[in-house]
Amino acid sequence: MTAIRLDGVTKRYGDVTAVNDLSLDVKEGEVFGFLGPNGAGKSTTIDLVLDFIRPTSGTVTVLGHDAQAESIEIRNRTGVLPEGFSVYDRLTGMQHLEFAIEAKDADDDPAELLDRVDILDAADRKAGGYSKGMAQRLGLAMALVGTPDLLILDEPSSGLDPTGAREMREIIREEQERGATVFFSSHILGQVEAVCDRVGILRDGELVAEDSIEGLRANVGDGTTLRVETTSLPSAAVQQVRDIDGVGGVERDGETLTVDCDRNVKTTVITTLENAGATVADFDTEEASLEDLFVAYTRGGVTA
Ligand SMILES: Nc1ncnc2c1ncn2[C@@H]1O[C@H](COP(=O)(O)OP(=O)(O)OP(=O)(O)O)[C@@H](O)[C@H]1O
Repeated sequence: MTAIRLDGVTKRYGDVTAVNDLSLDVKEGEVFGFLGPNGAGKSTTIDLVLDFIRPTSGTVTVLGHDAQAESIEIRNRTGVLPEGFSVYDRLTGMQHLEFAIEAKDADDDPAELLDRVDILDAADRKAGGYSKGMAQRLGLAMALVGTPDLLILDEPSSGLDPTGAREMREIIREEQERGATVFFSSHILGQVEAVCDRVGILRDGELVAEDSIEGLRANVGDGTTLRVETTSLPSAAVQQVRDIDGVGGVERDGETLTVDCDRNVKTTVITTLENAGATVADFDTEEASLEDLFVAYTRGGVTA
């Protein structure tokens, strides 16, 4: 079954097209990362899924229900951590949880949820005095109320320190293990790589990729960056490396050469340098990082 399906969805604000003809399927039980630079349309998409706003055209189906006609059924089965979640300053953490449990007519133990996000110690403090990370943890605990089938988390690691971000990933995994679908947006690529089964990348309101991280890597190519340290580097050797088929950028910094190339020409680069009189002292290679992939997709160099 499909947890979230968008079919040809467009959302316009006057002459701004926030989301353009977006079709997307998030499968039940998967962790789906929704990536894109600022203004790409991630929050707009989430708001459409939750029926906070309505599409200009197209349809949105969530957990088998029409997002507009059956939004109550959807909300009862969905936990949401909105972007920039803000607390009620005068209520304690515990009161926030009690409120969320009552609103959802759920029977969770508030203390257990606060403990799960590691702020049980602060349960009786007014949330107005919480740090940004504590408030974010509280928001996550509220999203977990009622054991939702679908968790929608908009920039969940915002404000979290590295430990908080790791705990967030653990909770996402635990939720998936119990059968929930998790849809979350982020620009923090490491977060996405660590927990997602698949990712969708938005650019200017359009989906430019929908794949696993490995699939994205394969599509971008097998680019490698080779860093070669030499003790002598004749300019002619550098020129010969530039002429090799499969070599992209070549940058020289003193006696060090950085070469962007296909994986299968690494050895050719080294032997060419040596044959042209360079003395290679050391070299290492770097695979394309998720950061590189993100830039490749969002700057428009690649399409799915
Ligand atoms: N209520 C609105 N009125 C007018 N334009 C809007 C409105 N909401 C969003 N937009 C525009 O739609 C586009 C997409 O915005 P959106 O907030 O969905 O992006 P985002 O990917 O969530 O960005 P960020 O990562 O910065 O949160 C932007 O150009 C934004 O200015």
